[in-house]
Amino acid sequence: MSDDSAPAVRFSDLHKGFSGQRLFEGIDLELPRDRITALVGASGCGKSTLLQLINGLIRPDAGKVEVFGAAVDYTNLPVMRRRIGYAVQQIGLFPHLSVRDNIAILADREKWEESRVKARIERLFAMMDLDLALLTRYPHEISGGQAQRVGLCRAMMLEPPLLLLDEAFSAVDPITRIEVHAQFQRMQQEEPRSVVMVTHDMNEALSLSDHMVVMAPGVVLQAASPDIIAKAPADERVARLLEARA
Ligand SMILES: Nc1ncnc2c1ncn2[C@@H]1O[C@H](COP(=O)(O)OP(=O)(O)OP(=O)(O)O)[C@@H](O)[C@H]1O
Repeated sequence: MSDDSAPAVRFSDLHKGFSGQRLFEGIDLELPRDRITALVGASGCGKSTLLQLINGLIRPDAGKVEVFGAAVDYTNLPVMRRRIGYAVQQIGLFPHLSVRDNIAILADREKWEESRVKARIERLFAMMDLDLALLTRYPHEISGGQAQRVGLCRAMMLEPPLLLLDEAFSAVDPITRIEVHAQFQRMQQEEPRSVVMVTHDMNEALSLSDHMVVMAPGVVLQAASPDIIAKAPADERVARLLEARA
């Protein structure tokens, strides 16, 4: 699944609806490789649906989804998902597993040597400013900000070339959020990868991303760099989203 010149993700003539309600009717969209793309837009416009189409959690009604130039292979999702990290707002840490076991769950399944697991976790914890003493704790014994960072570490454990983040920074207070942003940016500098992040927060999108896709229900209003979006919104709906910034 690799074509070095292909975008990280390509949707071609994508159609998707739910229970008879149409959402996407023929979207064409490319998300760049090795960059942070932010998907923004009002609630219900289809941001999370696009992420789930990328990792094969849901299938298009028609059209194609390609990841690094290869069509999503629905017969072999576990193999594809090894190359796609996924972190969501609800964090989704398993309450009965320690922090270490939560982070290493995929590596353990892949039968990584313990020394390799340890080295990877140490590197991730250093990048995310997490104390290794947290490894033996359980999710209810750590703060919301720590849990969010642990969720990111879990998504990054296997060094996936593509990372999908669904409101992954939103369940914490504003100060913690700024810290997590900084750690995320450091991680992206040290281990550059293709990232697609969904956010409600226009400021977060403008400050963290290299490329933005601004959406209204079922449609892409504008896809461009944050600079261009801020300076030259494509229409008044994009301008309104910019004005609504806190
Ligand atoms: N599994 C599903 N079954 C039925 N309808 C769905 C399903 N998933 C999404 N939808 C509908 O599709 C539309 C897009 O939902 P989606 O979650 O992608 O939006 P979103 O932009 O991520 O919204 P939010 O910002 O509120 O998370 C909504 O109208 C939603 O109700």
